[in-house]
Amino acid sequence: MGTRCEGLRDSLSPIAYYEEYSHFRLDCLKIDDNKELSMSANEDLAKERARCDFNVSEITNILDGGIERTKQRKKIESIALSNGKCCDVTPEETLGPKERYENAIRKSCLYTKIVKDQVLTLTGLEVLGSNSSVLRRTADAFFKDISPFLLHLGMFVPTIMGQGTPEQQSYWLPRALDFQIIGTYAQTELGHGTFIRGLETTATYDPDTEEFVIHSPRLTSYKWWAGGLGKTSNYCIVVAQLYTQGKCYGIHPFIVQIRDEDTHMPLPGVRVGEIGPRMGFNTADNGFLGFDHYRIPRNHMLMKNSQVLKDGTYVKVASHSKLTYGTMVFVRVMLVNEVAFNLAKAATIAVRYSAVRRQSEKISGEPEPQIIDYVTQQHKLFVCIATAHALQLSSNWLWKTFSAVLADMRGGNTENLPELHALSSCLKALSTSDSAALIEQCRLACGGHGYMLSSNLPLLYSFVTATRTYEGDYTVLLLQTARFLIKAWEQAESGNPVTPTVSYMEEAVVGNKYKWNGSAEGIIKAAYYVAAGKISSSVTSIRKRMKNGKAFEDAWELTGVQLVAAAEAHCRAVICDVYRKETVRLTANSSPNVKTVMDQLNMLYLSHWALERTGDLLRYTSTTEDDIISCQQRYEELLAAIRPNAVGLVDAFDFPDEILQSTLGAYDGRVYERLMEEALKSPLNAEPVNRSFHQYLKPLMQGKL
Ligand SMILES: CCCCCCCCCCCCCCCCCCCCCCC/C=C/C(=O)SCCNC(=O)CCNC(=O)[C@H](O)C(C)(C)COP(=O)(O)OP(=O)(O)OC[C@H]1O[C@@H](n2cnc3c(N)ncnc32)[C@H](O)[C@@H]1OP(=O)(O)O
Ligand SMILES: Cc1cc2nc3c(=O)[nH]c(=O)nc-3n(C[C@H](O)[C@H](O)[C@H](O)COP(=O)(O)OP(=O)(O)OC[C@H]3O[C@@H](n4cnc5c(N)ncnc54)[C@H](O)[C@@H]3O)c2cc1C
Repeated sequence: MGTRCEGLRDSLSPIAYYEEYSHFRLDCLKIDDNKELSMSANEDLAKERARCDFNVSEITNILDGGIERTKQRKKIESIALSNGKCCDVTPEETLGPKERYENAIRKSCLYTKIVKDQVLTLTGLEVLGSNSSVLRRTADAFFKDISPFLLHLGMFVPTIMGQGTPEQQSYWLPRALDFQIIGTYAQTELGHGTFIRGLETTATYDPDTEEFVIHSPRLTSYKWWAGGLGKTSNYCIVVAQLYTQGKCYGIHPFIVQIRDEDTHMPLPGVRVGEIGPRMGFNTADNGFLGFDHYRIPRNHMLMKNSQVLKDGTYVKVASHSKLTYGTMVFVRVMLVNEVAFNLAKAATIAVRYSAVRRQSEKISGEPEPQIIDYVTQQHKLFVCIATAHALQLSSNWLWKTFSAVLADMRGGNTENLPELHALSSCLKALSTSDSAALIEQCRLACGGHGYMLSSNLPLLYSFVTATRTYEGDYTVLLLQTARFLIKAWEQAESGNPVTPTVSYMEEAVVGNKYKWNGSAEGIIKAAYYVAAGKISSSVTSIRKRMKNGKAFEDAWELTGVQLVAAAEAHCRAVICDVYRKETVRLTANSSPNVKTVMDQLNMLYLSHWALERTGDLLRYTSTTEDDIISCQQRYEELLAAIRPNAVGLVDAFDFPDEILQSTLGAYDGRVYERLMEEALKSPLNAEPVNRSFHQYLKPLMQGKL
């Protein structure tokens, strides 16, 4: 048997090897008929479901945005899941980098074909609009890591839609949506990611040939990071400094062909490749890209916001200078939904596992309790469920705000863009940061088994922690929000009207201290007062520093720590507020028990953050120690109240096992059986003795090395 396993790798291609080998791995270990690998579902989970006192599908419908949307989602999921094999026979994480990428492309094409042939015929193009989150969610049944097509749909297509003229859209969009071309978004360079005005790639207009010459003048100007750039894309959006008639007009987006449409070879003047192994995104072929005086037609500049005429004249069309940054704003809005979804997955895995896992003794001699019965475990987990709700509802609200501002801008009104930029920046920063921290908390809550890749928690973490950096780093985006807040504070101080999300400043500038009351509305008001207090302190620091002779820029820079904290506090208050209002609105017609459990989760979230920020409450409001003690007591009562419904609450996220892809989180709770099944898929188990024994271990042990 060992000989059969050992010889196989040499005789087959890597993919064929893995596909073949996965069929007889149990045979190799002679445990294919192991009676212990039972098929029955876990009894503890069944009991948890029996004790849940609310209608699970009611909450599913609320989170989906209505019963019709749940039906639509389930229809799309069932089409995708019943077509072909979505999951790998061999776990993708056990493949080498090349095989992993090739496998990701195979699955991306399979999924794309299913969507094109069957889902689009059912839903029309709507699936690419309001249903794109369903498409994104269903994709996880195919990919544990990232599809190399993510940037095509997530940024290439949206940039054409947002930055192209109607003519450009009608030329490029049909080709892109039909996957005749595949593109990505190459903005970041080796030398600059955050400071995009400092990008070094140039696009110099040549009126003689009516072309732009794209050039990478030095190593630091090489594009770096774009997903799907290394091997997959044949086109990309390149963001470059535009030069015409001897003058630089700043950064602009261009559509650039980088590979031959037939042979896929890089075109002359293009240097493209993959950037090497990363902490996550390992199937996304993130790439580098350099140009040597590479020419593209004039009309490949995306010209909705500004144009270069045939003779080289630069014409500014847009009424706001930052509209070129539009794709980033769009993706920041999408990311809030993205991380809410990933946090919900992690919470589902950790809560189900905690109901199955038994450990230690609460009382000597008694049976080991389910770990979910430890209050410390509830403290780790229930805030994850609540945060997933808070972010999901905030993301829906942000999407509505985004759509309204977009509609205004179509009519030429950019008045609300600064507020949208401030909101999308801080919500992106906080949602990604909170989700990454809480997914890691879920992993820790699963002990050793959480460290297994087969739990899916490490992959979820590696993906979500990247969202805190890309599309605008956490600190940098909070500083953008802080700019808006400081200006708003100054407006409120001078008695001028301010925009809705900062209207709390009008009351706070007067200098009153808010008296704590433990109601939901009271906690939210206190959170706004904390934000106002921090903004006020930042303003005072900046003014003091300027009075002492510092220039505004230096005073701002020296106050950076306070400014980030102020923007964080503002955003936390907004999330608390939106989460509360949306919960009340969405459960207005719900059954009483659904109302109760949604309210409990909401109160848990509010109390959690009040307790996390006691120092701020004591400093910026009239909260007393007794108030904090009663808040702590209320928090602990909420943990106990939510406990019987915890499994029901994660079931309400309604993830099919194929999407969850976790040994610890499957619906039937067969945790130990799945862990063993996955262990047996390890390539190291394909042979009873590894060849390194003969090559190294044996000689070492026998003193013959
Ligand atoms: C057919 C089906 C097939 C299926 C196949 C399978 C596929 C499966 C998947 C299905 C998918 C479905 C799609 C779902 C997609 C969901 C998620 C998408 C995920 C995408 C992955 C993305 C990966 C990563 C990409 C990137 O990272 S791209 C690079 C991003 N880079 C950044 O974000 C850089 C950050 N830096 C900046 O934004 C700016 O430089 C800065 C804002 C920090 C500073 O800019 P600048 O220096 O110019 O400005 P100032 O600081 O001086 O400010 C001047 C004033 O301008 C205002 N300002 C700044 N920015 C904006 C803005 N954006 N809008 C408005 N105003 C802005 C400032 O506020 C200042 O104003 P003031 O002067 O009044 O104060
Ligand atoms: C997985 C992944 C995928 C990506 N995909 C793409 C893609 O498809 N296309 C693309 O174009 N890019 C992509 N990126 C790049 C990404 O957008 C940048 O990495 C991100 O914007 C951060 O920029 P940076 O790397 O230059 O960080 P830096 O700006 O160098 O940040 C380093 C540190 O400096 C701090 N810092 C920087 N500026 C300031 C400031 N003004 N004030 C205070 N602190 C500051 C930051 O807070 C951070 O702590 C991707 C990145 C990752 C990790």
